[in-house]
Amino acid sequence: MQSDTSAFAISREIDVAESIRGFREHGIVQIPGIFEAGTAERLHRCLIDEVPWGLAYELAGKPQYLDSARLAATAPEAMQDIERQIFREAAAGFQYRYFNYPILDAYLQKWPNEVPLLHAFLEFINGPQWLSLIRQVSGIHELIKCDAQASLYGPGCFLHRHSDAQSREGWRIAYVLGLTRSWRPEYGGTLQFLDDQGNTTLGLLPQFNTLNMFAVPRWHMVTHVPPYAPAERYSITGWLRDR
Ligand SMILES: O=C(O)CCC(=O)C(=O)O
Ligand SMILES: [Fe+2]
Repeated sequence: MQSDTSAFAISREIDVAESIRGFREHGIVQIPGIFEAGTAERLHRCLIDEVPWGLAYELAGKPQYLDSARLAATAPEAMQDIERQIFREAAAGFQYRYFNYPILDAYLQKWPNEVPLLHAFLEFINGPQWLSLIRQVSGIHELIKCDAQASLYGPGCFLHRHSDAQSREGWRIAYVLGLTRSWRPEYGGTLQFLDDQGNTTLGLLPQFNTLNMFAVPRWHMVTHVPPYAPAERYSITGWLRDR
C-alpha cells in the first residue's frame, strides 16, 4: 500500500440511514452521488482516456481475456471466429462479453500498462473509510476486503444471468460504481435482478456516480447493448469479502 489516495472523497451528503433501510429491506441498495463531484469526474476521465481495455468472455466454461495488446494484434478473421464462438456459447447457456481492466490482477501482477489512479482507487476502497461505510450500510461487519475491475459495455456487450455464488471465496456483497453519463433504457446495459423463474424483479439503469450494492448470491444479469447504442457504459465493479 503506497499510492496517494487523497484523490478520493466520499460525499458528505449520502443519506446513510436511508441506505441502511434499503439494504436491510431488499438486500439491494442504490446510493446516488456517492463521491464528491471531482472524484467521480476524475475516475470517469480515467476510464475514458487511460484504461487499456481488454475483452472478457468465456469458452467452455473457462474465463478468457484478450488484453488490449492482443486485442489490437488479432486479425479481423480471427476476431470473427472468436465472436462466433462467443455467440455459440451464449445461445446455449452462460456467457458474457464485455471490455474490462482487472484492477486487482493488474495490481498484484504488476502489469506494465498499469493505471495508477485505479491502483490508488483499489487501495482507497480497501481503506478504513470505504470499508466502514459499506459495513455500516450492509450491517455485515465481517467485510475485510474488496476487489475491483473496470468495465465497459458497448454495442454487443452483455453478461448473462448468474448469481455470484462464491461464498467459499468470501463474496458477500457485489458492488457496481456507475460512471456512465446520459444513458437511455433503449441502450440496454441494465442491471437486472431476476426471480427463480427468470422474471425481472428490478432493473437499474446505468447512472453516473451512483453505487449499487447487493447481497450475493442473487440472480442478476446485464442486458445486451444493441449495435446502434451510441454510448458506452462505464463502471467499476467487484465484491466485498469476508475472507
Ligand atoms: O456491471 C454490472 O452492473 C454487474 C456486473 C456483475 O454482475 C458481475 O461482474 O458479476
Ligand atoms: Fe454479478
